[in-house]
Amino acid sequence: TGHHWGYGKEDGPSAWHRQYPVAKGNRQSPIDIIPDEARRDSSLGPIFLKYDRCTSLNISNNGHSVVVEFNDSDDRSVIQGGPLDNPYRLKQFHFHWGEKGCEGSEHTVAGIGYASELHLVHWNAVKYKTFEEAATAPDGLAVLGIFLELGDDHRWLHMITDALYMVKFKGSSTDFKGFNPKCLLPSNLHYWTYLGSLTTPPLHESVIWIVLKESIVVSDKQLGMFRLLQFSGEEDGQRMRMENNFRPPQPLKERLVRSSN
Ligand SMILES: NS(=O)(=O)c1ccc(NC(=O)CN2C(=O)C=CC2=O)cc1
Ligand SMILES: [Zn+2]
Repeated sequence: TGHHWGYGKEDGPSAWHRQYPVAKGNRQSPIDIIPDEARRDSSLGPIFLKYDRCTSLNISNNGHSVVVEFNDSDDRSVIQGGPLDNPYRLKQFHFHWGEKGCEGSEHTVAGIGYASELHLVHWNAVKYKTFEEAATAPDGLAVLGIFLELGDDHRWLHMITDALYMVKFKGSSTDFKGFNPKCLLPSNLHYWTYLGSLTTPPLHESVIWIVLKESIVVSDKQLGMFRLLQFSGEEDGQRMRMENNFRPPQPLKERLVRSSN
């Protein structure tokens, strides 16, 4: 109901603060990560990802991105270690991308953007009963961010791009069983971590961000498939190609970015 948010001129990131005042808060995401200013922290151990292929459920177009959702009724697929005190359960993953190769990611590294960014969204099921409750708690969510840069075809991304024609329009969804997101990880899990927020409304300041230093490589052809998606529903008049669904970097304020060893 009412005027919804988007990525256009009138309803985009610069307008979100009107309906979501936390947009101007003290721990907003994404940020520009400056490696030389990140603090190497020896107390930061490695992260561990245990993803079970049987937990993927469906792939859908929510009008903002393409989302793969997971069964989060137990701890089969979790992230743990690193800055996290508990295991966090995988809930969904989705992407952000641009219309050309040099921009599309949400986080930037020393001012440099990537073509796209993958977000694997996890929630603290030890402390909170539901994802929705965790999504409003300061330590409720852990999002793993992975940069995508342009190069050769990614050998497994086709499993996602092959399904995109079935979720072209906002509100469409289809089965997506047996997918293990482990195949989308880079070889090295070194990371930066900081306290931030959801990068789309409601912009809750509930995310422990873990951004991997190593990117994965996908081809322009594969990324181009994401641009076949539409922001709009099938019945909507104007065609609205889904691209540039990224929020620009937000003020770091009093935060510290830490670096794994
Ligand atoms: N881009 S991001 O920071 O990873 C980001 C991550 C997540 C959400 N929102 C949600 O997960 C909303 N949501 C619920 O509350 C229940 C299911 C669901 O999708 C928004 C942004
Ligand atoms: Zn995201």
